[in-house]
Amino acid sequence: MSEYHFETSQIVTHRPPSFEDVQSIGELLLGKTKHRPAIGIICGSGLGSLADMVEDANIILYSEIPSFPTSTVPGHMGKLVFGTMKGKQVVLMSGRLHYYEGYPMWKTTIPVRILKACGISTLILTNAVGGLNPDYSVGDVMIIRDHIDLPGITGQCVLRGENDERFGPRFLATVETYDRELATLTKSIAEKLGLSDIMREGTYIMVGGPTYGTVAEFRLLRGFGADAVGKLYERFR
Ligand SMILES: O=P(O)(O)O[C@H]1O[C@H](CO)[C@@H](O)[C@H]1O
Ligand code: HPA
Repeated sequence: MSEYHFETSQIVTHRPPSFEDVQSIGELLLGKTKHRPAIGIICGSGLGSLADMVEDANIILYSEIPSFPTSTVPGHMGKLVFGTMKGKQVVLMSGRLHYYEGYPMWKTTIPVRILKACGISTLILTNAVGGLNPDYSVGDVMIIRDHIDLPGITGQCVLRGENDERFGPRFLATVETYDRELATLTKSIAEKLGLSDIMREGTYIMVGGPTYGTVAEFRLLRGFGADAVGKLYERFR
């Protein structure tokens, strides 16, 4: 395992980095590892130690990457891990960035653009959630079929602001945000592992936090049709 340290960056950090800046950060990262990941994994609370399963790992601390916010939440380590898992080239974010940490919304999701610039075409998001569906039990695992972007529909969409079409269209269609094939594959693997009983598939609703909800708020969110609630935002580039 090796660690890399970058020079202090001159890249402006009070507004989203430009397309050119994001590409150059991607190139900088790829220059520090021989791995060429096709899969990115963002580790939610409790899953940071997935990084220990990465073989032939190159670790780069968030604090050493231009424009990258640092993780401030306990248990979120704040490191990018390039390497292989079961023979696949991956890059893991061990440590998520949350809006409630005080970052502007774009800062919590900028790593996704940087991972894309590193070449990923599949992004696996994981996170800890609160169950809202009364049929769910503690310890169940839910595949996100769809989401309700509560901050987004109230005017705080992560894509608010200037748009560079090279990142994606101004008016992004979100009906197919989650890959059906990956969901099917996940369910079939769970079945083989004898885990079908705990596998769920439902609607995730994102809230600001850091507080957990009140009973009245949970009732409201359930009324919206959500099955689980949490605080992740990285679904859109
Ligand atoms: O989304 P992850 O990083 O898993 O974190 C989840 O766990 C933290 C504490 O509940 C909250 O931030 C919640 O969103
Ligand atoms: O946002 C949340 N709400 C309730 N429980 C949770 N567990 C993790 N995140 C959350």
